[in-house]
Amino acid sequence: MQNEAKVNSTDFIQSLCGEYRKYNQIDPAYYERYQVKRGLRNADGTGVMAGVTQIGNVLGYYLQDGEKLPAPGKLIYRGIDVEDLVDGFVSENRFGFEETAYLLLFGALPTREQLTTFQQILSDNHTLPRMFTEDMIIKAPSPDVMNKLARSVLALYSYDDNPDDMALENQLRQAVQLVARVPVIVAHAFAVKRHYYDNESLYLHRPQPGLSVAENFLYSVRHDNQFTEQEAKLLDLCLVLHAEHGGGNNSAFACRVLSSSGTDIYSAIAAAVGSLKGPRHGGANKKVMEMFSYIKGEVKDWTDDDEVRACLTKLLKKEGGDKSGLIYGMGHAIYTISDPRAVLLKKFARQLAETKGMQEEFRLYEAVERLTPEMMHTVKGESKMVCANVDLFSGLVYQMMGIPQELYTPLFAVARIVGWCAHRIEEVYQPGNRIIRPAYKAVAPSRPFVPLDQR
Ligand SMILES: CC(=O)SCCNC(=O)CCNC(=O)[C@H](O)C(C)(C)COP(=O)(O)OP(=O)(O)OC[C@H]1O[C@@H](n2cnc3c(N)ncnc32)[C@H](O)[C@@H]1OP(=O)(O)O
Ligand SMILES: O=C([O-])CC(=O)C(=O)O
Repeated sequence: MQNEAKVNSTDFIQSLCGEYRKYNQIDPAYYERYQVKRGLRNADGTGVMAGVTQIGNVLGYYLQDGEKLPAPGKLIYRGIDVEDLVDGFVSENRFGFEETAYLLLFGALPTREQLTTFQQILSDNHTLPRMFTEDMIIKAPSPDVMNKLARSVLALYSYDDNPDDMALENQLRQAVQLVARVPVIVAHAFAVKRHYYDNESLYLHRPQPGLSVAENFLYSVRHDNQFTEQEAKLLDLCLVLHAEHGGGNNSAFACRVLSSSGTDIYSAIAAAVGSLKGPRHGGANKKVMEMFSYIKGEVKDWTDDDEVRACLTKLLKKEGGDKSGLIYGMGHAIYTISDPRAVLLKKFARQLAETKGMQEEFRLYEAVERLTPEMMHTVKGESKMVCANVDLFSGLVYQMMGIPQELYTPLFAVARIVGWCAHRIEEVYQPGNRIIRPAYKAVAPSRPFVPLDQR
């Protein structure tokens, strides 16, 4: 018979936390004893080799005589240096995201004709399934756009007539549809979030045929549909820089792990969205903004390095900010001297800061970038080289473009959907693919089962 007396679930859960802690301590010494590659990283910080890919390459160091030596960062898409890709379309004053998506998904740069057809196909696929926005977004709003995006991607399964077909044609059809639809879902999820959680009016703009992904995004999220060509070109560049980052980044790997089980594309991409939301991954761009509002409150004179140092010390000692001990926008698993995306975004942030009269704010960002390595060494004794990552300056650029903060991480997803889809298809189609299944050393001592009335 169940006890009928009313149980206070908060107190009960509280007591279960004690129970949990008692039985769930893992001695850190085990990691060394069993040679566990924590975070799937080797002792020198290099990643454990988990696959082979033709999609993207991330270079941040080189190995000489078995030693890891720092190098300026390089990002390569399908063998092409991203800096060259950007120079190519910027010098011709074209939008680059659609071309980049084609390159990453199919493997080669499109001809003019192929690019036009691909742009048309993306445009034809913008439309969400009938009643999707009403049923999936408006009726079940979320305070978080990434959460709504993950749920919406998963829900697209039920609107697909052929969701589980693994034929390449079907996978590519689904991938192209996702690339076209994710920006629309984000724009609608944002509008609905603002309506239900921030008491704003609800407006849902339809994407316009003939506009680029970047133009359509600005058109959709702005109540008056207005944007300048300069804004759209800058957003386009941000999308290109965020589109892909190798197979080992947390969200691409999550996508590959799920894909290796043979599950459908919607499940794999929803997992990737969930991973990107994390503050140590794509969610860092939002965290950077929160961190800077804390820094601005703490540091009275933004030009005083000692004041900035004192504030960074508090952050690192978990005494300030979100108390995580992290300086968001700094550090990277691969890059050592520089993240090429941060270098480019910083250049644009500087230019925008000059036109918007935000030079002081820009200089504060630069101070954090310059002083973090020193403070990580002083406070944590950390000897690893840390540089600014893509998330340090992206938020500042978006802020100066008037893009609301709750869209920063979703914009990352609007771009990275391309890389995820490319990795999903590569995982499914690689010859002799195997389910990803690493090992965990079990360390719990064995115990006999004790009958209920003897415990
Ligand atoms: C799109 C992207 O995902 S870019 C990354 C976005 N994330 C952030 O900006 C969050 C802040 N940065 C970080 O958390 C890390 O640098 C990561 C997650 C990006 C990389 O993590 P790792 O490769 O595991 O870091 P790494 O091996 O260099 O860590 C060494 C030590 O330095 C610490 N460290 C690294 N970066 C930072 C940082 N920015 N602030 C504080 N401490 C840091 C780590 O916590 C670790 O400390 P520990 O040994 O006490 O646990
Ligand atoms: O590569 C990583 O670990 C994280 C990153 O910068 C990205 O995914 O863009």
